[in-house]
Amino acid sequence: MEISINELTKTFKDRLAVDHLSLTIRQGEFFALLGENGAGKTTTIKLLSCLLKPTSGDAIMLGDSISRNPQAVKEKLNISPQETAIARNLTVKENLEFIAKIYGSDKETAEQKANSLMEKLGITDRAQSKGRTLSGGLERRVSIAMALISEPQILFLDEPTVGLDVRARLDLWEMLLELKGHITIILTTHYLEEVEALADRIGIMHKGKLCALGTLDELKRQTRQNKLQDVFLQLTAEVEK
Ligand SMILES: Nc1ncnc2c1ncn2[C@@H]1O[C@H](COP(=O)(O)OP(=O)(O)OP(=O)(O)O)[C@@H](O)[C@H]1O
Repeated sequence: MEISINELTKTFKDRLAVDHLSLTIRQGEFFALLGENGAGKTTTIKLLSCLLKPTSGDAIMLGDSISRNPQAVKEKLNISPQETAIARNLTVKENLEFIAKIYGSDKETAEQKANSLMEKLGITDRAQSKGRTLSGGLERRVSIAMALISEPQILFLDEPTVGLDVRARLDLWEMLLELKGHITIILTTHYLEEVEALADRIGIMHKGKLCALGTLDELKRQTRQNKLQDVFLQLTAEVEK
């Protein structure tokens, strides 16, 4: 079972945001989607998570089509968006319990789920902290914990470390490395070090199209560059020609 994207296309009026994107992502893979501003990364994530309908094409998400069976797809995935949605007046634990109850857990199960996720993600010591008191880094970790409550098989992370300081970013990477291999993770980011630290494979988008795909080593060999930054600049410049 995998994610199989086939000629996925989205236009907004006359703007082609995602242009016949075809790509396969293995179950359990940590996949990074790179691209300049406006390349089509967020639109791709919205299409794959059924927040937007494709103009044409399809994606089969672990067996279910985003256009024919979006409800089944939605049950398999969750998103940690750029804007976190933590209730400011609830504690970390209450936030997690609240989400668990929305997904149908009773009080006791919700508490168990909150405790086990806090443990797993290393935030147990902040269980009683109110949402409004959290630092940016902790806010992101709690946001990811909230996305994991529904036990998704696929997790989308849209620029998870924007605005975080060096230590908070490293802490978050450590947490994501713990998750790596257990669920499929699709990450968008502008931080190339993040990709080097986390991703199994990289897809680079440019003007809605996939212009490169491979492991970091493959892309380095292909471009004869040593640094991901140079790989990225070369590949996105080549398609301009
Ligand atoms: N709702 C919308 N209506 C019209 N155009 C849109 C809409 N959403 C995105 N676009 C356009 O589609 C293109 C792709 O945008 P998208 O947000 O997917 O890019 P991105 O790669 O995520 O960029 P960034 O790195 O800046 O977040 C852009 O040209 C954008 O202006």
